[in-house]
Amino acid sequence: MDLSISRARIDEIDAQIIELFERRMHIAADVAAYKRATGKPVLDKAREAAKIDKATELASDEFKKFIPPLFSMMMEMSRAYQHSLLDDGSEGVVPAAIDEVAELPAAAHVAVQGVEGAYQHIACRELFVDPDIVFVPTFDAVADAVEEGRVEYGILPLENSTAGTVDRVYDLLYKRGLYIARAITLRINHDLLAKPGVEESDIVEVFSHEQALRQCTDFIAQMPNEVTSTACRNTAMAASSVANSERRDVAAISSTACAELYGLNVLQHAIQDEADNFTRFICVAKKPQLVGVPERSSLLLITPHEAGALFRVLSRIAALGVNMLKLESRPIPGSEFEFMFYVDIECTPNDAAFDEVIAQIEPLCDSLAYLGSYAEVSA
Ligand SMILES: C=C(O[C@@H]1C=C(C(=O)O)C=C[C@H]1O)C(=O)O
Repeated sequence: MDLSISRARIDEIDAQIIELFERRMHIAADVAAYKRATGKPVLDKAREAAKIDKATELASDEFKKFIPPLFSMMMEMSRAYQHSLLDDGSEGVVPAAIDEVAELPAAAHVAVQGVEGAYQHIACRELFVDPDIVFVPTFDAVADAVEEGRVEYGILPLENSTAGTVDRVYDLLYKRGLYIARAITLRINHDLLAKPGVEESDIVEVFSHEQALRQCTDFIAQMPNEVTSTACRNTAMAASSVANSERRDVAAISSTACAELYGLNVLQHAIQDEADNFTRFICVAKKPQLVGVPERSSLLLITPHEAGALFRVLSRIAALGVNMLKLESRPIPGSEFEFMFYVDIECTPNDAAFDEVIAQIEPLCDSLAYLGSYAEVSA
């Protein structure tokens, strides 16, 4: 058998397939015009199901199983084409004009959850040269301050390399319609802090933020006494409550900076279970903003609750040659077993493919939200 002869035959057949595919697409354009005139939606599920049945029937037994995926994909392309002709897809998903600024303002008003010394505070200092910081008690309060315009930016932790996503923050982005302007990744070392003179063998209770407690699970399990873990709003508050406590059997899991700030001793450095521990913080704003050279965009999407729905979205992103940096599913608040997806793509409104990605995936989603395009920096 001669490979080049087989390939030449395949090339010939492909040319015919392309010709037929284009003819099919031209007719789909006529169908789109008809749909516009009659107010009918592009998708006709019954027609597609009947089409797949009929096409499968036409195929010989050996190849029947390949027909449904082939025709699903072809009809998806036909719908994407119809949507692009009708221009009814992505309007409003991404604001038409997004402000562009060279860098974050040096002296912005910024809301930071927690107290001085918290990791969010460190992230804030890395992002802004001379910020006017308002400390607030909760993630929700950060969102409130940004939403109400009391501050221009808010700092929130988004995910940790060991403990995963900070669920509440994703929920807030979605509910409050905030946009990410920048992300920063910090290496996080957790230290075990106690009052001067207190030894590790004295400790029966440790205070920290729940994420930090999770990141130090193995360490806590091997401490001399059986230790109770108590969650606090943040690691800096844990340090301050240990410093202010009369008890000499408590410790905090917090930063070296907080040991200095609250007059505590470092009993052990870097006690987190994974030596390389990073947390990604985001800087959010009320309006989308392109700061410097943005590298990635975050999207939130809800797909129809049916087989292959997410696959179809991802296949569109892949087909446009766009790299996906993150995919995470979250339950939709208030629904049972229905999920929304956070997708980060390496593509921004400055790239040619961006509008096409949005236009092509929008019709495949029940809901699509744009969470901003931004650069990721590390400290
Ligand atoms: C072309 C049409 O639009 C869509 C695409 C189809 C196709 O490509 O075969 C079938 C049904 C519709 O979802 C149509 O309605 O016929």
